[in-house]
Amino acid sequence: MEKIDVKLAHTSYPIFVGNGIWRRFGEALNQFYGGRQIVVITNERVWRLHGDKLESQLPKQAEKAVLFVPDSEQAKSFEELQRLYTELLSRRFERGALIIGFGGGVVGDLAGFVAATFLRGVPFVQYPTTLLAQVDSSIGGKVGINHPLGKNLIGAFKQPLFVFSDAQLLQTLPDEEIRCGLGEVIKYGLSLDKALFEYLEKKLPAALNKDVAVLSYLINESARIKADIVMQDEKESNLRMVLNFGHTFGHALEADFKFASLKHGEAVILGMKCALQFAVQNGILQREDFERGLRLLNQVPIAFDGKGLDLQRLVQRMTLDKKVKDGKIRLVLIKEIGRHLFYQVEDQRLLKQAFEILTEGK
Ligand SMILES: NC(=O)c1ccc[n+]([C@@H]2O[C@H](COP(=O)([O-])OP(=O)(O)OC[C@H]3O[C@@H](n4cnc5c(N)ncnc54)[C@H](O)[C@@H]3O)[C@@H](O)[C@H]2O)c1
Ligand SMILES: O=C(O)C(=O)C[C@@H](O)[C@H](O)[C@H](O)COP(=O)(O)O
Ligand SMILES: [Zn+2]
Repeated sequence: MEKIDVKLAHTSYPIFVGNGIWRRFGEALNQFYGGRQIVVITNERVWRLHGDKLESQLPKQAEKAVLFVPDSEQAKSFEELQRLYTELLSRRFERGALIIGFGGGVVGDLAGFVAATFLRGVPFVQYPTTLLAQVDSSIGGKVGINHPLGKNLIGAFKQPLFVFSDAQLLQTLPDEEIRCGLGEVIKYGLSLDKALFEYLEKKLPAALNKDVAVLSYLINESARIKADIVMQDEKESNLRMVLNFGHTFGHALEADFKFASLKHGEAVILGMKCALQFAVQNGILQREDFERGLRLLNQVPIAFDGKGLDLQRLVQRMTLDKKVKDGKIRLVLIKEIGRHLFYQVEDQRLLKQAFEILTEGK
C-alpha cells in the first residue's frame, strides 16, 4: 500500500493507494477514527458490487447505517441533501459520527458536503470506487452539489481524514467510466506534466483496456500531481485554477444537458478540445501542440455529435463560472504541452468560436 501525503496549513491526511488493499481499510480506519457511529453514503450499484468488502472492515461494535443515493448526477441536488439530513437526524447521529463516501465522484461530492454541513461538520473519509474519483474528485476537499443554473455552484471545502483508493475495485467499472477518468488524467498531462502526457501517448490503449499496472501508475501519478497543487493553493486563490483546465467550457455543456446525458469526464474532454481551439486561434498555442493534444483526446471515444448546440447560450452559461472575476471569464489554457496559463477573456465572441470545434466533427 502506497501513501501520498496531503500537507495543508490546518490539517494533513494520507491518500492510500494500491491494488487489493480493501482488506486493509479497517486498519486505516482504526488509525484515524475512534468514535462509535459510522454512516456509509453510497448507491445501490456500488454496494451490490463491493459493499461486502467495506462492510467486512467496519468495527463490529460501531453503530452503523448505510444510506443510498440515486445513481446519477441528479443525486447532487438540494432534494437529496435534505433527505440525507433528515435520515441522519431521525436516526440520532451525533457530531462525532463518521461519514464514509463510498462510490464515484457524485457520491463523494454529496457525502462530503453532508459531512461539511451536518451539525456544522462531522469527520469524513473518501473511499473512491471510480477511476475519476481515484485520480481526482476524492483528493483536495472540494465537495458540493449542483444548482439548476450551474455545476457545483453550492459547496464547501471539506478535507477527509484519509482517502482510500483500491484499483481492484475498478475492474467492475464500465468502459465509458474508464474513459471519463482518463479525461481528468489527460487534463494533468496537458496542463501540468509533459512526461505524463507522453506516457499517455504510449499507454492510452492499455489504460482503456483496464490494464491494472497502467491504471495503478496513473492513479499514483495523478494523486501526486493533484496533491502537489492542492498543497500550494488549498482554496483556489490562484494556482489551483489549473485543475479546471477544460472545465469552464465543460461545465457549461453539462448544465446545458441538464446534468443528464453528458457525463462529467466526457464534458471535460470536450471542454479541453475547446480550450485547445481557443489557445491556437488566439496565437497562444502552436499548431503542432494543438494537433498533438487533440490527437490524444480523440483516442477517447465519446458519443457526441455536437448537433443542436446553442453556442450563444453556452457562452452565457460560462458567465456563471466560479472563476469569473470583476465580470470577466477567466480561462485555463495551455501555451505548450504540460504548461498552462490563465487568461482573462475580453471578447466573448472568441468563446463561441472555440465551441465551434465541437460542431465541426474534429
Ligand atoms: N470534488 C472534486 O474535486 C471533483 C473532481 C472531479 C469530478 N468531480 C465530480 O465527480 C462527479 C463524477 O464522478 P464519476 O465520474 O465518478 O461519476 P459517478 O459518481 O456518477 O460514477 C459513475 C458510474 O460508475 C458507477 N460505479 C462506481 N463505482 C463503480 C465500480 N467500482 N464498478 C462499477 N460501477 C461503479 C456509479 O454507480 C455510476 O453509475 C461529477 O459530479 C463531478 O462534478 C468532483
Ligand atoms: O479540485 C479541483 O480544484 C478541480 O477543479 C477538479 C475538477 O476536476 C473538478 O471537476 C471540480 O469539481 C471542479 O471544481 P469547480 O470548483 O470548478 O466546481
Ligand atoms: Zn473535473
